[in-house]
Amino acid sequence: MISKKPLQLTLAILKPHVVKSPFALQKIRDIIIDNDFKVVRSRRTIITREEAEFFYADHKGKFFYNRLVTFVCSGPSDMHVLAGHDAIVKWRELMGPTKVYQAQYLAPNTIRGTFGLSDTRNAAHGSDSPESAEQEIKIFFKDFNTTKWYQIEEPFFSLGQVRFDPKAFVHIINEVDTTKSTI
Ligand SMILES: Nc1ccn([C@@H]2O[C@H](COP(=O)(O)OP(=O)(O)OP(=O)(O)O)[C@@H](O)[C@H]2O)c(=O)n1
Ligand SMILES: Nc1ncnc2c1ncn2[C@@H]1O[C@H](COP(=O)(O)OP(=O)(O)O)[C@@H](O)[C@H]1O
Ligand SMILES: [Mg+2]
Repeated sequence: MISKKPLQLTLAILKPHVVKSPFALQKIRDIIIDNDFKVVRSRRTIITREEAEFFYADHKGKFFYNRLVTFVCSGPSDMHVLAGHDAIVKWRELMGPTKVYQAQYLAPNTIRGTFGLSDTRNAAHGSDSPESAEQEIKIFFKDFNTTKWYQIEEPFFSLGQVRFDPKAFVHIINEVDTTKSTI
């Protein structure tokens, strides 16, 4: 039976130390594809201090805030809007616990268990709720309109009418080719 539940969106960020490491980056990309996520948008960018402070505003005042903001601005990060069934929880499960020793001890095969270097440099980010996913996507994909995506693109993704472009690391909608019409 085809599920009518719409796909959920989440923001995944691969943090700078991962983007610097081709092996880690490829392994994490493999995990994304092998777990049936659709990659709706991808973008590599150096996060600005302003963006980082806004993105991590909830952590302002914590002892790790300054190192966190400094670290995420230290080099390019890969941003991905991922779609999937229960994408938010699923991506967070694949990442594993926030703290790297917990990840290494309790969930060694997760992304953070494998590629985390410290509690700050823990390899990846994932939105923690549908509300934060929408807000976070807006910060890094300014022209992405979630409502429009659900209206126009989601049905294609939901029906699997997309193809994967490995170079751009993004799924593209299969447009109907009217030139091949037999009518
Ligand atoms: N006042 C502090 C300082 C540290 N820690 C914990 O100890 C960990 C290790 O701290 P630290 O050695 O400073 O981390 P680094 O190895 O320097 O790595 P990073 O700066 O990337 O977190 C922190 O991440 C944090 O979980 C803590 O709970 N309270
Ligand atoms: N105790 C800590 N020490 C150092 N950095 C931390 C600590 N807790 C969180 N961080 C950093 O701040 C980011 C945001 O924290 P949080 O939202 O609590 O975790 P998560 O990324 O799992 O949602 C973490 O991914 C990590 O990079
Ligand atoms: Mg968080």
